[in-house]
Amino acid sequence: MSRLVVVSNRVPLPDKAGNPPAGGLAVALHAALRERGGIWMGWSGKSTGEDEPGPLSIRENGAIQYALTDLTDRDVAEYYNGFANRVLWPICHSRIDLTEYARREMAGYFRVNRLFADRLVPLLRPDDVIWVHDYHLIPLAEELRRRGVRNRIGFFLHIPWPPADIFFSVPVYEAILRGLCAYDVVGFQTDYDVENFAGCLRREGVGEPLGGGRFRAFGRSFVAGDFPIGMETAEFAAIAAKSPDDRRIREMARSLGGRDLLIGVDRLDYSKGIPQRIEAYERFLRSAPEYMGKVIYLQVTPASRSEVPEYASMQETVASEAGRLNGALGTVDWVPMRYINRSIRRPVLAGLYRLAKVGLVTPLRDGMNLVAKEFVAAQDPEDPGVLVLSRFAGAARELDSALLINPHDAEGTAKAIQRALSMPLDERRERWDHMMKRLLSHDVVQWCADFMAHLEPPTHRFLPEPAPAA
Ligand SMILES: O=P(O)(O)OC[C@H]1O[C@H](O[C@H]2O[C@H](CO)[C@@H](O)[C@H](O)[C@H]2O)[C@H](O)[C@@H](O)[C@@H]1O
Ligand SMILES: O=c1ccn([C@@H]2O[C@H](COP(=O)(O)OP(=O)(O)O)[C@@H](O)[C@H]2O)c(=O)[nH]1
Repeated sequence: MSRLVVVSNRVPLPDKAGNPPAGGLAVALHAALRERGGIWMGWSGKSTGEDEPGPLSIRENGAIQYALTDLTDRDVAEYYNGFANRVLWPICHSRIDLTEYARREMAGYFRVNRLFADRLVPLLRPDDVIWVHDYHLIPLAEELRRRGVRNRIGFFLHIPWPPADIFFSVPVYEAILRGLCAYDVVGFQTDYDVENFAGCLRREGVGEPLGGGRFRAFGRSFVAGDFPIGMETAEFAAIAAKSPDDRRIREMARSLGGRDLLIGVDRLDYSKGIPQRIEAYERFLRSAPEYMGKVIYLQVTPASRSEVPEYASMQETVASEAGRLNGALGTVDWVPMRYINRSIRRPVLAGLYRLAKVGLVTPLRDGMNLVAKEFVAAQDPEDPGVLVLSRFAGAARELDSALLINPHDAEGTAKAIQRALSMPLDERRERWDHMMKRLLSHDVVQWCADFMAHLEPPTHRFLPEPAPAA
């Protein structure tokens, strides 16, 4: 079996005992790396504070090597905060209005991709299979090809791919599109993303589908398809099932004083639709005043990308909206909303999801949204809560038994909240069963195996397992 080389902006390092950090993606990729041996390369998350990036630091953990590089302040500003998070992120989430394009930042993005390519080439073996993750590193395959790398290279985009008219508003869209077409397998979260990508090739007149998921563009052929990412469903459900014994969860339950809990969990990001959600919740309370004092909405929102101005201003918007709501509708013994601006560990989140009657996942646009899946996986099968889910989250393509809403329609979302809180047990169970079956059969291990089956060189793919020695 060939080695696997994973490249991503962030690298989830294992703890001192060698265990991967919590989170489906990290666990699944570590399992694949452990089985085949390989390398996980990426940015260390630090900057050197000097004009030169740091040397590649290699750390060994069994069969896995972690290859990390510190970037310069300028790299972080131009590549990560700049082009990746102020151009590609808003464009892919259909927010042209929030895009801040600057040539200097675009140059920094391509420069860091060249740096990654320069540093990866000496580590590669001829039959390694390379799997690159996410929008930070789209040009990497093309840079590797320029350096003579002939290995199979796959790419998975964790965020949405936008419609052609939106994508074409990026001044260097052609270089980005050509960069994607230099991979052998390009994975998207949903069929809608694949359609949008195919639409870009067609509209630009640079490529065409060949059938069976194959495309020809810029003089080469490759596979593009949807590979919706899963979670570690069974493990997460088991943690949630034990959570009623957890002191923190018992205290939280006590603090609710018999009120029904609604929960939202999102990085502080404009794509997550948090202000629109608060507005819908307020509409719900005003239109169904019998629920005043009977429900509590907990919003868990760790800060994210705080050096990007649009994120800093989101912080103020959400805090002031939460304060306004509590000021307007709260009473001396009840606040309608609890707002936490820090990260909570996933085992505790599992317990909070299970405690909640309603999960509010209402992004304006989201590649997948694993919180939606985690909320479902954490429920008590005998008395499951209800997921209110934006139709614009990738997760809605699979979780179609959730109450699907349009986050731009505050009134519709308010009605869905009321429906969720009053849904009979039979209907809750039926909806939950349907979603849970899907999450169990399409978990993150399966996702990883599906992608690898497409990426593996054909000779490896169809070779039978060697017979065990007699
Ligand atoms: O690394 P950060 O800049 O702090 O951002 C965190 C991650 O955000 C994005 O997550 C996406 O991937 C999820 C898993 O596939 C998906 O469910 C979600 O819809 C996406 O937004 C980003 O794509 C990651 O690279 C970041 O690490
Ligand atoms: O306080 C928090 C908030 C979120 N998460 C985790 O962060 C991930 C968020 O992934 P998602 O796909 O929902 O959105 P992203 O932040 O990647 O855009 C999920 O696994 C959450 O359980 C966490 O561990 N603690």
